[in-house]
Amino acid sequence: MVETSNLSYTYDNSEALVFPDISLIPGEHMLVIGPSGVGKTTLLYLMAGLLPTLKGTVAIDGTELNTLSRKEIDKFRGEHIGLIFQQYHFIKSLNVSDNLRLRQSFPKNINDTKRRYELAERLGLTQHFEKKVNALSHGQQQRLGIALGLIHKPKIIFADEPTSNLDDSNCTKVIDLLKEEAKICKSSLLIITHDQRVKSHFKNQVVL
Ligand SMILES: Nc1ncnc2c1ncn2[C@@H]1O[C@H](COP(=O)(O)OP(=O)(O)OP(=O)(O)O)[C@@H](O)[C@H]1O
Repeated sequence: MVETSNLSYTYDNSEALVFPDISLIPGEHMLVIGPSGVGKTTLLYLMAGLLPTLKGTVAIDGTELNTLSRKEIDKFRGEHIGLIFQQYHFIKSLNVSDNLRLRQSFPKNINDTKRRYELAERLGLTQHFEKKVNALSHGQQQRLGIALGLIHKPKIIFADEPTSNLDDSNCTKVIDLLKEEAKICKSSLLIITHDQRVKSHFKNQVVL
């Protein structure tokens, strides 16, 4: 369970970004929607422990992130949180399979070939397994980004603008895929977006 309370964040010389309290229960899907610049990515970074909580709290399964060391937060995130970013974080000189293998190896040294194949199959990446990331199309890179966020079966999935730059058909496909993977892994799913098309896919919404 992810719970935030009285959370706000101030970048240097800027006005404070103030967030409503979020409560994401296990297995639940939630959409956080709001215009560009309102602080969606900042909120996601705070919930994932990528930014320190300067004011307010973020608790995951009852543990407040600000009581953990950076190392403990990194380990927790590596094990239990799946992050799907707007910008991809690949090792471009490695192929698809090795990128997935590398992600599996942190923080627990897992080498689960079956999981890699099954996930790649569902994401339509099997035929590109041996290709270097540089040789993938934009859409294939996006699906690899999703695969990297899900390969370790995280109990919480955070996705930042997963449908930006997609046409309507691919937008629906990506949302369906995230929901399906969340169901398979029994994960909570929180998507942040300014994409109004995504609204109709989620009952549970928080507006920033
Ligand atoms: N590293 C930073 N240093 C200073 N200001 C920042 C930094 N990152 C973000 N901001 C500012 O904080 C505000 C919120 O940014 P954030 O990226 O969280 O918004 P967002 O809602 O995710 O925007 P978008 O939809 O355009 O991605 C913006 O005004 C942005 O300029």
